[in-house]
Amino acid sequence: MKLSFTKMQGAGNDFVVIDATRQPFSLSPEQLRRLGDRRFGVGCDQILVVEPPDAPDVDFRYRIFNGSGEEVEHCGNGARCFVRFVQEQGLSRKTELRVRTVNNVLTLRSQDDGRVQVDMGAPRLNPESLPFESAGLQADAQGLWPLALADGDAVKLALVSMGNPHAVLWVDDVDQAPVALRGPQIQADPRFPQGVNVGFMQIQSRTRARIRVYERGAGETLACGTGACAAVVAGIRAGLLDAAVEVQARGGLLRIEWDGVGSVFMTGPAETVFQGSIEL
Ligand SMILES: N[C@H](CCC[C@H](N)C(=O)O)C(=O)O
Repeated sequence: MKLSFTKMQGAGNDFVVIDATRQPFSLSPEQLRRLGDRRFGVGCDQILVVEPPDAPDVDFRYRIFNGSGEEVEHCGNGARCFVRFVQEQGLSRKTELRVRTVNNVLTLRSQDDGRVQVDMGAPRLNPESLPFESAGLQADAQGLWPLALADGDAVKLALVSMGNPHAVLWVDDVDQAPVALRGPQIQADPRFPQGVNVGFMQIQSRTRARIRVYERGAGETLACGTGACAAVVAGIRAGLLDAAVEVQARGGLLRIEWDGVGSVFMTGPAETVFQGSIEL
């Protein structure tokens, strides 16, 4: 079958976007993996699917699949590209959209400066919401959870769900962070039965941070929107960050705001790279 798609990126996190508003979405995991494959397919971190609304309170449904084929709960950089796509494709003339994911309703606002602001919903702070199996473990005074690793080392993790699971470590220098070593080790830990995205955050001041994320189902990406949100929430809860933080990812800059109670707001870029089609 011939599939038309739009290639997009938000702060270097890249996506294949599919319009499923006119024909139902029905790709198999193998076809999704082929789409995501950077050698045998198009190549992307995630596949985003735009579907008609499933209730009167939202404008669209928003579905996300990692490049490895499995469906996931949330993608923040993808949400910004979602509204850009909908506007460019003439699917809506609104500048503010409400979209439903598998476990969230997001509000997406395109701004006059070309960036997009996403209401990411409220973080979920109980470890069970990731899920994380905490039996026999105790969080420390900063709310960090100890995790013993296979090679005998141990790490301390902040655990935050943005609808999808995140474990955050503090590092002194993201450029020296052991992302390729610790990312897979922590993801493989059986205490994360549905896996986890692993963030490495360097706090530069109360309003600036740098981050790298080893994503579930994608490996290290150039930016992770939900990962930046989870890291800032963890930093604010630890008393290390103010309510508005500029987060520098390898692929671009994201602004994250959280009042400590309600929704997390993320603002950043969203670009269309090219249109294409592929025989699947
Ligand atoms: N890898 C993530 C999904 C994509 C999240 C990321 N690309 C973002 O911008 O939030 C997961 O398995 O939960």
